[in-house]
Amino acid sequence: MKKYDYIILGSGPVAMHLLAKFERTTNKVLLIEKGLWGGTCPNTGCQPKIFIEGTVRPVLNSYYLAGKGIKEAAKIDWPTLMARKKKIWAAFHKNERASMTSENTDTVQGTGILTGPHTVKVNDQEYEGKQIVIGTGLSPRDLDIPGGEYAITNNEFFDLDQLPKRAIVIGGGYVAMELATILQAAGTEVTILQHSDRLLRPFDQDYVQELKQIMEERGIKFHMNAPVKQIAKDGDQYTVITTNGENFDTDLVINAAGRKPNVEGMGLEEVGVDFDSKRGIKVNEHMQTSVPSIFAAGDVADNGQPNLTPVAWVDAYHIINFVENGEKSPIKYPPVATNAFTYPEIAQVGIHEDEMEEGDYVKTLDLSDMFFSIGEGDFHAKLKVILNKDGVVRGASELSIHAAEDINNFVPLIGRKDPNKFVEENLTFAFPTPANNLDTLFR
Ligand SMILES: Cc1cc2nc3c(=O)[nH]c(=O)nc-3n(C[C@H](O)[C@H](O)[C@H](O)COP(=O)(O)OP(=O)(O)OC[C@H]3O[C@@H](n4cnc5c(N)ncnc54)[C@H](O)[C@@H]3O)c2cc1C
Ligand SMILES: NC(=O)c1ccc[n+]([C@@H]2O[C@H](COP(=O)([O-])OP(=O)(O)OC[C@H]3O[C@@H](n4cnc5c(N)ncnc54)[C@H](O)[C@@H]3O)[C@@H](O)[C@H]2O)c1
Repeated sequence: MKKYDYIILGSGPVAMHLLAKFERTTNKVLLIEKGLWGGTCPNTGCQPKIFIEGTVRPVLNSYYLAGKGIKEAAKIDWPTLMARKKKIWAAFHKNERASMTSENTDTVQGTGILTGPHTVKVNDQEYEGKQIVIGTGLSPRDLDIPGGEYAITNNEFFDLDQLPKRAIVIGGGYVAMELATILQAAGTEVTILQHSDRLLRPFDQDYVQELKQIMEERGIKFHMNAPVKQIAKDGDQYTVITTNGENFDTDLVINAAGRKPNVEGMGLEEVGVDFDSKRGIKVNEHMQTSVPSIFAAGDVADNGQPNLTPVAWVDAYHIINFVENGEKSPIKYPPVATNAFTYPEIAQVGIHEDEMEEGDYVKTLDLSDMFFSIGEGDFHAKLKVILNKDGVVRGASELSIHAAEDINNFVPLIGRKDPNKFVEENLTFAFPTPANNLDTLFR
């Protein structure tokens, strides 16, 4: 049986960051991938999304500035955009595997199945590893309703050659709001069906309500408290039926109703690795599972953190520090900033208003009357920061076309007392840029 120092299941951001840390070591690594090399983020998640958003943003920007210095709003040429996307991505998956393979790292295409605390089987071949790291991520959760199989997911969305005239998006989280933004900007009539009364749970709900209104003004329809009970197909048309008795005829249905951990069919029960089919693989403060030689990291780990790429990096680094450097302290997550790439963007770091405790207070800043916002047609831009009674920054929320970038400026302030002193003594920013919001708020 071939022996390795590490066997990694899944080639997503968890694996990428483990391999980066192994680069200057002599560790022998076996990397197993069952689907696309590179995992969700670069193939069917963050990266194709941000690539398409690169075209969506100027188009929507021109929509808000039409008649205000721009003659008319730009239009998306969907087939050309998607052809460009496909060309750029054509060799990605293959190249990704090649870049992950090295003198010390073997790669195998197939499903990794645990057979013991130190052994994994793939394509009927068994391998031994001193440590095993599970980084198998999440998959779209099936819609458990008649006709649920007619809905596409993010796995197919980024290869959509033809723009549908109408689309129904089921769900009201990140994927739903981002894909709805893209489709509407491209010219599709979009309806969001959300089963509850809340959208984008991790974000400031005042800002989410405002974002919903802005998206409605652009033509996106929202039906809240509208659980879907059936999707019927007639030729290439679909009818989506809600439990409220509403029917929606459409050309495309998107399942954005959440994701589930990839824990099935990989021998977890047999080897004694504890997991929950909704929350993922149970881990301790060193990302160790109930079997000490087996670790879990990233989206598949029940680590109490949001399922985001930077969290996968933190998990991966901690495993290396624990195993290779004997790190004793428990994993410590820095403040994790997050954004939905809607238009405008909504961003968050630390707590939001719903999570405030006694003595906490809010400082707000209306960005819409700043010259850069007026110039860019960012007419709803705003920002709030939450501090506690001792002046410690606990959270920041932003709604603006630069929110995703600007929120990064607030990350070093989370947990810091006297932010005005810190800003005055340590930071100057190029002017005029959104980062000057910090100056305006605190200096
Ligand atoms: C549409 C979309 C947009 C997103 N946008 C953002 C964003 O803007 N910013 C952000 O921070 N995060 C974003 N995310 C989340 C981000 O993609 C994930 O947090 C990140 O990919 C998690 O990395 P991972 O390594 O844990 O898992 P993944 O990237 O999911 O990789 C897991 C890999 O394991 C493989 N695998 C599964 N089972 C097995 C097995 N038994 N054997 C071998 N291989 C297996 C899978 O095929 C997959 O390739 C987005 C997600 C989606 C769906
Ligand atoms: N910009 C980003 O960073 C980004 C983008 C996309 C995804 N992600 C990550 O991926 C994760 C998954 O994203 P997601 O959008 O799939 O999940 P999500 O948890 O953000 O949203 C799922 C949505 O579906 C709704 N829902 C649940 N069950 C439903 C049902 N039966 N019918 C209708 N709606 C239902 C939920 O109320 C929620 O609004 C996110 O939590 C996030 O961590 C991040």
